[in-house]
Amino acid sequence: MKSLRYLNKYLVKYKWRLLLGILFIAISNVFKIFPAQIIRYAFDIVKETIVQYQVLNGTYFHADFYAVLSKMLLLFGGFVLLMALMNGLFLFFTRQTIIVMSRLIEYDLKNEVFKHYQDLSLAFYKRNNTGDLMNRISEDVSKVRMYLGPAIMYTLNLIVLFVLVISTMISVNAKLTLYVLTPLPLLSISIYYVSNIINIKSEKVQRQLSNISTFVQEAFSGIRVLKAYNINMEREKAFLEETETYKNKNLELVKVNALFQPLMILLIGLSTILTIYIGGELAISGEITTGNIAEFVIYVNMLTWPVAALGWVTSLTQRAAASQERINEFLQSEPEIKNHIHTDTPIEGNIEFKDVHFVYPDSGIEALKGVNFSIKAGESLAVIGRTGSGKTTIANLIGRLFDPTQGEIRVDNKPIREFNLNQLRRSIGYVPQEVFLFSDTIENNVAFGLDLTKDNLKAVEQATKDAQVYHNITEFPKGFQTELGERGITLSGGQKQRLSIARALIKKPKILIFDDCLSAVDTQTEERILTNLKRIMKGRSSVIISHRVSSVKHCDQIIVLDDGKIVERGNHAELLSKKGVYSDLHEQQLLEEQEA
Ligand SMILES: Nc1ncnc2c1ncn2[C@@H]1O[C@H](COP(=O)(O)OP(=O)(O)OP(=O)(O)O)[C@@H](O)[C@H]1O
Repeated sequence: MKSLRYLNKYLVKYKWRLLLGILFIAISNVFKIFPAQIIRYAFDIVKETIVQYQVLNGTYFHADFYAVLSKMLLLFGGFVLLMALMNGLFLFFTRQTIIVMSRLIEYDLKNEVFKHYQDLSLAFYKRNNTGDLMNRISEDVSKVRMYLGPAIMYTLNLIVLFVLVISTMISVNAKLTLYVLTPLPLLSISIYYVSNIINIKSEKVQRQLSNISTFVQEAFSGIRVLKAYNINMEREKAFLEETETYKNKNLELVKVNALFQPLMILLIGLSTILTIYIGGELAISGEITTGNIAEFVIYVNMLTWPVAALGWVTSLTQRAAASQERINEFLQSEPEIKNHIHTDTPIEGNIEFKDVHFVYPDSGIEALKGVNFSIKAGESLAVIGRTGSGKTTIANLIGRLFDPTQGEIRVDNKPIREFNLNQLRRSIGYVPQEVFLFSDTIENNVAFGLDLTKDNLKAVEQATKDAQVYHNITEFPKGFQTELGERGITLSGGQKQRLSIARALIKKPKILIFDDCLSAVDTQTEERILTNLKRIMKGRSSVIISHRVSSVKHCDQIIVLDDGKIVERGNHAELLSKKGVYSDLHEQQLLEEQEA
C-alpha cells in the first residue's frame, strides 16, 4: 500500500475537486436518509389512522377523512420522489468531481510515465520488453485510476453513510441495529474473496488477449514471410489454440461472475429477513413501531451495496498498489546517460575518440577496444569492417546513447559530456541501419517534428531531392501526402532508406551519421547521394558506416575495424596501396559487381 503514497501529490493538486466531492457525497447521503424517515412516518400514520377510518365508516366524515389521508400520503410520496431526485443530482455532482479527478490524474500519470520513458537510456529498453513498457503505461495506470476514482468514492460514501445511517439506526433501537448489521461484514468479506478470484481470472483473460494481439500483430507485420513460407495452415492451427485457451479462460470467469450476484442477493436478503423477524418481535413487544421496521429495511438496503463495495474496493486498492509499485519501479529508474548541462554551446563538428573502450552493459561484449581517431569539422570519416566489428557502436557513442567504459570522446575539443545532451542530439543527423517510418504521410515522416511552414515544406522537397527519392514520391498519386502503412510497407527497401536519409538531411546537421543506410540503394543512386552530400556537408562532419567500398571511397579518412580495433587507416588510395584488408575487400566487391 506504501506505493500508493506516490499519488498523494496528485491528490493535493486536485484537492478542491476532492473536497467538493466529499461535500457532494455527504449531501447526497442526507437526501438518501430522509425518505426512510418519511416512509416510517407515513407507515405509522396509516397504522394509527386506519382504525379511526374504519370507525368513521358510514358517517359524514368518512369520505373527507379518506381525502385528507390520501392527500397526505401523496405529499409524502412527492417528498420521497423529490429526495430521490436530489440524491441523484448530488450523485451526479460527486461523479463529476471525484471520477473526473481520477481521469485527470490518470492523464497526468500517463504523461509523467511517458516523459520518463523518453529520458531513459537505450540500456533500459534492452532490459525491458515492449509489452511490459506498454502494460505499465496503459493497464497499470488504469488500475491505479480505479483506486483514485471508484475506490476513493465508495470508501468516502461508506464512511459518510455509516456515520449517518448507523447513528440514526442506533437512535431508534440499538438492539435491532446490532442484529441487522451482523451479516454485513460477512457480505463484505465474501465479496472481497469473490472479487479477488474475479480479478485473478480477468487478469488471465487479459494476458491471453495480449497473447492473441501479439500473435495477430506479428501475423500482419510478418505477412510477407508467412506467405513466402506458405505456413498458413500451421498459423491457423496455432491461432485456434490461442483462441481456445482464451475461450476457456473466459468461461471460467463467467462461472465466478455468475456466483457474484446471487451471493450478494442472498446476503442482502438475509439482512432483510433478520430486520423483519427481529423488528417484528420488537414491534409486538412495543419497543418500536411498524414504521420503524420499514425504515430499517430501507437502511439495511442502503448499507448493503456500500458494505459489499468495501470488499470490492479493498481488492481494487490492493491491485492498484501492486500496479503503482510497478510504475514506481520504472519512475525510479535513473537514466544511465545524464544531462548536467542545460545551456547550448554552438557545435562545430570536430570529433575525437581517445583510446575508447566500450562494453555493452547487458551482454558484457567488449565492442570497442581502444579506438582512436579524429575528424575535423567539414571532414568525412568512413568506418568499414565486418559484421559485429563495432561500427554501430561508434555511432551510438557519438550520439551519447551510451558513454564509453574507458577512454574519452571529445567534441570541439571538449569532453562530450560537457555539451547539453539535447542540443548534441539535435546537432546530429543519424540515419540508422534499420529504417523506421511512422504510420503518417511522407511529408510528416521527413519533416519529423518540424512545423510545416512554407519554408519547411520547401526544405522537405529539397531534402528528398538530395536523398534521390523525390521522383519516387512525386510518382505516387498523392505525392508527399501518401500515407505510409505500419512500418512503411508501401515503400521498397531502398526508398525507405532514402526517405530516412532525407529526414536526417532536413535537419542540416553539424554531424551526419550514415549507419549502413545505403545497402539497399543501387551504386549509381548511391554515387549521386554521396555527391549531394559533399555539397550539403561542406563545413560539417560526416561519418559513413558501410560494408561497401563504393560508399566510403570518397571519404577523407577511412578506418577499417575488426573485432573492435582499428586494423587499417588512411584514404582510399593509401589503403589500396597497403594491399591489406581494405584492398582485399575492394577486389572482392569489384569481382562481385562484375559477376552481377
Ligand atoms: N545493445 C547491445 N547490447 C549488447 N550487445 C550489443 C548491443 N549492440 C551490439 N552489441 C554487440 O556488440 C558488438 C558490436 O556490435 P555493432 O552493432 O557495433 O557491430 P557492427 O559492426 O555495426 O555490425 P553490423 O555491420 O552487423 O551492423 C557485437 O558483438 C554485438 O553483438
